[in-house]
Amino acid sequence: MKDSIFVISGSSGSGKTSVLSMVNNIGDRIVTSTTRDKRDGEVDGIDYYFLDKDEFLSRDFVEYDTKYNNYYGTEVDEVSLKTSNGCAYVILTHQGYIDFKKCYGSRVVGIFIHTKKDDIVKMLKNRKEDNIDGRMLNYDYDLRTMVDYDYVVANSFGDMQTTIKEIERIVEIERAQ
Ligand SMILES: Nc1nc2c(ncn2[C@@H]2O[C@H](COP(=O)(O)OP(=O)(O)O)[C@@H](O)[C@H]2O)c(=O)[nH]1
Ligand SMILES: Nc1ncnc2c1ncn2[C@@H]1O[C@H](COP(=O)(O)OP(=O)(O)O)[C@@H](O)[C@H]1O
Repeated sequence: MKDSIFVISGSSGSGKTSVLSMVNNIGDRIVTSTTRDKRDGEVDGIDYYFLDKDEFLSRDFVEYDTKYNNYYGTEVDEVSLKTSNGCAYVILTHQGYIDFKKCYGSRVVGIFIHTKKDDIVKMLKNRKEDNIDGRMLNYDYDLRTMVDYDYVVANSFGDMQTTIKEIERIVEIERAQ
């Protein structure tokens, strides 16, 4: 059985965080670190490790990237810890996915969550996102990176259960290898 590292990518608001938190058997979440402000309801150490810029830059990362003028990175110790029990998953930008593939090779399984533009706007409104236009700026670029992933899963507004089941099926296939 392969101890996969599932890397999840997709546009802002496509549903990655909420969907993945409900997927069974995908393993522990590799919690990443960021310099962005905490949103209402987010918890340090669960959603992200929230760090200021100086603290962030002093840490040891497998990879890091910048988005929306903030840093996001996966710390070496966090990856070692969460992958030590078998499968794990992490939500990354496309660049982070490419870097993970360089580091961990065939253990990495890339899943792109695809959500239509109209649905993303509804989802971002749901999240009470105050900068919807800003979050949509990378949508077309993100879509062009979709071909690099092993799997593409649609997440339609109002049908999260289908998305969850589809990802659980992928996990089952990958775990069987
Ligand atoms: N490369 C990389 N990307 C990350 C990391 N942590 C989060 N991201 C990505 O950063 C982007 C922005 O995340 P966030 O601020 O939570 O905004 P959201 O996507 O709008 O919910 C998302 O595309 C995440 O996939 C990381 O450690 N490394
Ligand atoms: N299929 C869906 N139908 C309706 N709302 C959804 C669906 N998937 C996610 N959401 C909601 O959309 C919002 C954005 O999802 P989120 O997980 O924060 O996206 P991301 O992590 O990709 O930025 C959240 O309020 C979430 O509960």
